[in-house]
Amino acid sequence: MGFDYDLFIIGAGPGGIAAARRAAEYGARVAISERDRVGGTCVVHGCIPEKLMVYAASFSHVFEDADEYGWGKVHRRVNWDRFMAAKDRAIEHLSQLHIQHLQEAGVELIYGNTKFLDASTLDIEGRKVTADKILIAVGGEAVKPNVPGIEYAITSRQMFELKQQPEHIAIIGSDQIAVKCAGSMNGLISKVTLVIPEDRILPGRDETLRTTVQESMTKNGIQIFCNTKVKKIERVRDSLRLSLSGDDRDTITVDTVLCVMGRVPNLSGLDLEKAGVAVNRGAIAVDEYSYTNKANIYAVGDCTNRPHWTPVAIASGRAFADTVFGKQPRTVSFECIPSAVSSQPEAATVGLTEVEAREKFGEAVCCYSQRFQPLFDSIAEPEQKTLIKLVVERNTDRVLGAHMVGEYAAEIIQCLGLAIRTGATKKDFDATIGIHPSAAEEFFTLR
Ligand SMILES: Cc1cc2nc3c(=O)[nH]c(=O)nc-3n(C[C@H](O)[C@H](O)[C@H](O)COP(=O)(O)OP(=O)(O)OC[C@H]3O[C@@H](n4cnc5c(N)ncnc54)[C@H](O)[C@@H]3O)c2cc1C
Ligand SMILES: NC(=O)c1ccc[n+]([C@@H]2O[C@H](COP(=O)([O-])OP(=O)(O)OC[C@H]3O[C@@H](n4cnc5c(N)ncnc54)[C@H](O)[C@@H]3O)[C@@H](O)[C@H]2O)c1
Repeated sequence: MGFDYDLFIIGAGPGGIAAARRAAEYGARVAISERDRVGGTCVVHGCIPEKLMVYAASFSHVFEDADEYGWGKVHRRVNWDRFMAAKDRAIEHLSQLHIQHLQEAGVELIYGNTKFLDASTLDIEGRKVTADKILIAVGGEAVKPNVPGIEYAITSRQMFELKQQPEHIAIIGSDQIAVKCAGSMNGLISKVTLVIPEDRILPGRDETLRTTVQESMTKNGIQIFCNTKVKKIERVRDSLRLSLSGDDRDTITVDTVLCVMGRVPNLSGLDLEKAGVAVNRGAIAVDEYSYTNKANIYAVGDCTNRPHWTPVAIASGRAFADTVFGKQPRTVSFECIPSAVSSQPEAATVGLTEVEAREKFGEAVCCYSQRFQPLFDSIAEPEQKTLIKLVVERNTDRVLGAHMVGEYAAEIIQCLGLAIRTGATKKDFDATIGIHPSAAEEFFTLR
């Protein structure tokens, strides 16, 4: 049977685009469909708008310190409309670049919601296409809890499209998106209340890192209600009233509620059952080569149960194309993935936390850490401490994890990720000459 395409990809996010371009390089006839905008969650609704908002917010911290550095006082209020318009232009530019790259690779782009008719046939809003192989790269979407009035709450997607800057925003959630948005809105001078069910933010991260970030957030003026859940949200004239159960208050009144309590794969409406594709705990079940249970159907990115990060989706998309079209079967290692939270200050981590290391290696684990005032604060008002921490296995001297809170943490930890993945020992760290003056040099002098 002749197929319309060798490969059809559903979803033009990082995973789908990476796979499309790589498969086309091998000479495959490739098409990709998208129901929203090219670039996916990462470019349009996630990483990029979120980071641009972090950048916008970072100015207020610099402005605060500018006076001490001799610049005099600086106007401290952002023009929300101008920032949002600039952010939209940047996103449009990136989306267009992806479209251009797809065109240059010879990939056909088809707009429209796509669903399965059978294992080789798809329907794109009434257009029927067939493909020898199909890659599902549909990503995920935010979930909201079943709480009365939750329809008044926005998700991160709407957060980056708000027409007006919130005066007072309540953020429900304790993980990275919640912490980043809290830091950004605080930097942009909105009042921020974070409502978390745990005793501290960033569950699952290194304990010292969690405490250091939370202390800084509180110092920056973010109100954090720990061990607290939202029971109900009501509209009261122009405001939203949240009824809470927990340690601090019974109610708070705000103008915006942001709900960031996790994401689930975008599988509804795909009609996966018509193709016979198996789902495991809400995600498409794949093996290490991204094969589903159906021989001609594959999946990568946030619609699988792999770590939900853009570089993971991209690496999986490329490995899939190399395996299936390049005849070079290969898998992707998800061990030791560095990650960052653009809080103020930034936090980043790679490898095992102290708790994880102790679970694995028990008494053989030793930690080296230091909290210090960054040099920048020797002139500016001392505000936030920098934290650096190494988790080491005593018997082999191997560094198992590195954690940092402080300026450029993401850039520094990214590079330490390479050292840790390739088996660097504490002695290797000690033998490395640092760059002075910098925060990173402290990783090489820990005692
Ligand atoms: C607020 C936020 C911040 C984030 N920040 C970071 C970060 O800093 N660093 C990081 O690494 N990761 C970050 N992520 C995660 C990152 O965005 C995802 O891991 C990444 O986008 C996954 O890529 P993907 O290709 O699997 O899916 P997506 O990027 O979600 O793309 C899937 C695409 O498929 C389309 N689609 C879905 N269903 C259909 C259908 N039926 N028909 C046609 N098209 C369809 C969607 O419209 C979408 O464009 C963030 C996520 C969020 C929500
Ligand atoms: N923003 C980023 O930097 C970034 C980067 C990469 C990947 N991602 C991905 O985006 C996805 C979603 O992240 P996320 O931050 O939305 O959630 P998450 O899935 O990481 O965590 C959900 C959080 O919601 C909290 N929560 C659950 N019930 C709650 C309640 N009743 N009240 C308050 N909080 C409650 C949980 O404690 C948990 O911390 C993750 O898979 C993440 O890996 C985000």
